[in-house]
Amino acid sequence: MDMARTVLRRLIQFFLSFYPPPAPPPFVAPPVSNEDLEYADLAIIDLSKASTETGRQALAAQVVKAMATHGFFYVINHGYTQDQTTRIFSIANLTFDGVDAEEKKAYMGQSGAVYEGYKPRQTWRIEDGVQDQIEHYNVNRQVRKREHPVALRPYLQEIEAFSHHNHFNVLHPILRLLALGLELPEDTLVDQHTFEAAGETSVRFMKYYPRSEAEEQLTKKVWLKGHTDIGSVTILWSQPVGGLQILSPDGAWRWVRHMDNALVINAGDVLTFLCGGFYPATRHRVVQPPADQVGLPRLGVFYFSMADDDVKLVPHEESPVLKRVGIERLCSDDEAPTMEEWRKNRTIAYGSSQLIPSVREKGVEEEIISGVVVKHYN
Ligand SMILES: O=C(O)CCC(=O)C(=O)O
Ligand SMILES: [Fe+2]
Repeated sequence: MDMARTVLRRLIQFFLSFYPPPAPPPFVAPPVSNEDLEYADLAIIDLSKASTETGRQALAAQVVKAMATHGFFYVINHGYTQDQTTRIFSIANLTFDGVDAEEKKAYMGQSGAVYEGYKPRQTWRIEDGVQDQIEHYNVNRQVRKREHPVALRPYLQEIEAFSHHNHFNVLHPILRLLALGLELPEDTLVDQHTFEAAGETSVRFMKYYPRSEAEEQLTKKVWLKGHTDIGSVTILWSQPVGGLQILSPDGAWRWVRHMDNALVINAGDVLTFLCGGFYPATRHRVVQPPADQVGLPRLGVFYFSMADDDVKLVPHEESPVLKRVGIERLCSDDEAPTMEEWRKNRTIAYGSSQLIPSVREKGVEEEIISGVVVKHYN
C-alpha cells in the first residue's frame, strides 16, 4: 500500500516537474546597514577549491585557523546562484506571511523534544519575564517525511533540492575539511552525518519580529541569548539585517557583516564532542539590529546539522592531531550521550529551563544537560 502510494506520488511529481510552480511572492531584502559597527574579521573559504585534493588540503588549513580564532567563517562559491538564494528567501517568507494562524497551529511541533514545523513567538524565556519574538518553521532534511502547509506545497521540490544542496554540497565538503584538519580520513565525519539515517538535521526558516521599547529595555536589546548551537555545523544563509554577534576570545561581542550569497558557518556542541575540543562550539547571540535597521523584521534561512541519532558523542581519539595537542572531553566516554539523547535533552531545556549563574564566569549562566555543563552568555 505504502509502496503504491510512493510510486503514485513520484509519478505525480514527475508530471508536475514539466509545469513549474508560479514564482512565490518576491521577498525584497532591505539594504545593508551603514552604521559604523565593530565587525568580526572572518575568513572566507572558497568552496569551489574543494574539488581537488590539493585544494582541500589548503582549505583545511584555512578552516583550522578560522576555527581557532573566531569559530565562524564565510563560505563562497557554494553552487547556488544569487537568484536561487533569493527565491529560497521568498519561499521562507511565504512560510510566515502566506499561512494563516489557524493553519500554522495545525503544523506546530507535537513535542518539546524536537523542532518540527512551526514554533510560535513567545515560547522561549529571554530575560526579566520577556519572551522571544521569533517564529520559525523547521523542516527535516527528508522534506516529505511530514506534510506542509498548502502555500508551501508547490515549492516542496525546491525545498528538497535546497536540503540536498546544503547536505551534499556544503555540509559534507566542510566536514571533510574538518576531518582533514584533524588528519583523519576525509569521510570520518561525513559517515556520521548521513542523509538517510534517523536524525534531525534540518532546514529552518526563521523570522524575528521587532519588539516593543519596553521589551528592548528589559532585555538590554538581546533578541536571542548568547548560546552555542546544539548540533555539529550550522549553515546560516547570510542576510542583510544585522543583529548576529559572536563572542570573540578576547571577551568582546562583534557583529557579523552580511556578504551577498555567502554562507556563515559555525561549530556547535557536537563538533566539540566529536573533535575533542579542537573545534570549540562558538558562542553567539542576536541583538536588536543596528540603528538604521531598527523596526525591520529579520528573515533567516539555516541548515542546522546534527550527527545521525545513533552516533555516540565521543572524540575521535585516533586523530594524530588530537594525540599531539590533547583531548578536551566534556564528559567521560562511558557517560557520553548519543546524538539523539543530546538533541532531545537540549531542545526540551532550551528557553525553558532554570539557568543558574556561573560561580566561575561573570555574565554566564549554566545548566546541566546529560551530565554536561551547558553555558548561556549575556
Ligand atoms: O538569526 C541568526 O542570525 C542566528 C540564529 C541562531 O543563532 C540560532 O538560531 O541558533
Ligand atoms: Fe545559534
